[in-house]
Amino acid sequence: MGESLVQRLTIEGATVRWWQGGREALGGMRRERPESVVCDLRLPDISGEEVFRDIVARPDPPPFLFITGHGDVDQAVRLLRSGAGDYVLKPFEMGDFLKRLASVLPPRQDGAAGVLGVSRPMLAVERTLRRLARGRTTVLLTGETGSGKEVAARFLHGLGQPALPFMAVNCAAIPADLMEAELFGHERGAFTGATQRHLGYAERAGQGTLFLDEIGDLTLPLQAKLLRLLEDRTFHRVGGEEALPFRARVMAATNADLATLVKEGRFREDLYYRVAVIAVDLPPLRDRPEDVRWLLDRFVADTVAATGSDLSGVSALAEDAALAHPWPGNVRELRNRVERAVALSLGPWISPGDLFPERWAETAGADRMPSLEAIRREAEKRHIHRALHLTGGEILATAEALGISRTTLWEKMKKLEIDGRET
Ligand SMILES: Nc1ncnc2c1ncn2[C@@H]1O[C@H](COP(=O)(O)OP(=O)(O)OP(=O)(O)O)[C@@H](O)[C@H]1O
Repeated sequence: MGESLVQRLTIEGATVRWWQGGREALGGMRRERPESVVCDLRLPDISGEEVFRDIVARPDPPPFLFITGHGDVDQAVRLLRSGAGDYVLKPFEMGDFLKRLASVLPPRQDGAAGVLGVSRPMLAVERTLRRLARGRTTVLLTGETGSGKEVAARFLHGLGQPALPFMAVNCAAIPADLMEAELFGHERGAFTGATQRHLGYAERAGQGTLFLDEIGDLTLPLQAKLLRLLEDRTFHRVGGEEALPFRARVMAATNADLATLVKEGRFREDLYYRVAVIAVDLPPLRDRPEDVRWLLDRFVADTVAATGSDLSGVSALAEDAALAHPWPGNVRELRNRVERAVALSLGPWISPGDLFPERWAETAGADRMPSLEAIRREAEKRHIHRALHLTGGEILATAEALGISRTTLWEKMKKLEIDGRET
């Protein structure tokens, strides 16, 4: 039985260690920390109960699924009361065994959260931002255009007190001569046309966040004023006498290399060290394929919901094309492409040509109408991928969700070249 269980669990995607005696298992579990233990009550040396009692005395013990014969049910029930996960009675149905095993497993940690993305680098960014949420330190967000610097800043702001203002200033979009008045405000009569007092971003940010986007584009005189704001935590409205307190947290973003700008004399070194105390880098989208898939699904779902479109989703071919694309415009480009694709797609599945019409146009001369079979295959592949993703790759749960048997699912996965571990 051990052999067939090992075989089956391996097919299900588990990493299995098989120890054939109780003592061997106890020794093995000193070195390895399994997520769960499948254990017969009767072992060649010590009993399954002894193994269990030894393991539960250790910190953070894994749940046990006991395998038991008719004669040992009372013992198994007693063990359940002592905290074992469950038991199955021999002889058992493999499906029942897998279900019980799945029910004793602790909830997966790796699929947890993921607000900004699900890839390893984005989960790391998210963890850093969660740590930074506790303080008020100035944070610099770096990364290519469209990689999500402002989204990350808003996320960080939201982790603190989201009801407080978040004031975003695009330093590249406001003309240099207006910038000071925009940032710090002005008094009535400060200059021609200043017919009344105007509160600047720094003042309107209150105790919330002042987000300075494209900070590398600030002129040198304004950089000096910003440095004073950060050091003295006070500012003056243009034309004003009074030093006003500045209480907001500053977050800045740039897609330029500030260190190079410092070397070239275009960015003040002292300001650089003030702003870049903590820098968080948003990796380009092409370096995080898991996020391409995830964002694709999210954006399609959002756009479909917002437009009332009856699209079913993204075809496997379109997904492949998206994974191969270098995404120079990063997440912004992905979002725009999805919105356009949803609007233009003849459906029910978004095709590569919907996402990348410029490439489709290049090859439009050829007869590239996909066959019905290819479309059906794609739809199946995509749907199975999605189901596997939702169940964390659990075959049994996926088959149930799709209304097919596990065998059919395996066959289809093999035929469609789906690797369950990639989901
Ligand atoms: N993690 C994310 N989840 C959902 N949408 C995102 C994410 N990151 C970026 N976006 C979307 O991509 C677009 C660009 O994001 P954002 O403005 O944050 O990028 P940026 O790095 O600040 O760009 P720029 O350098 O051009 O200012 C926005 O429409 C945003 O909605």
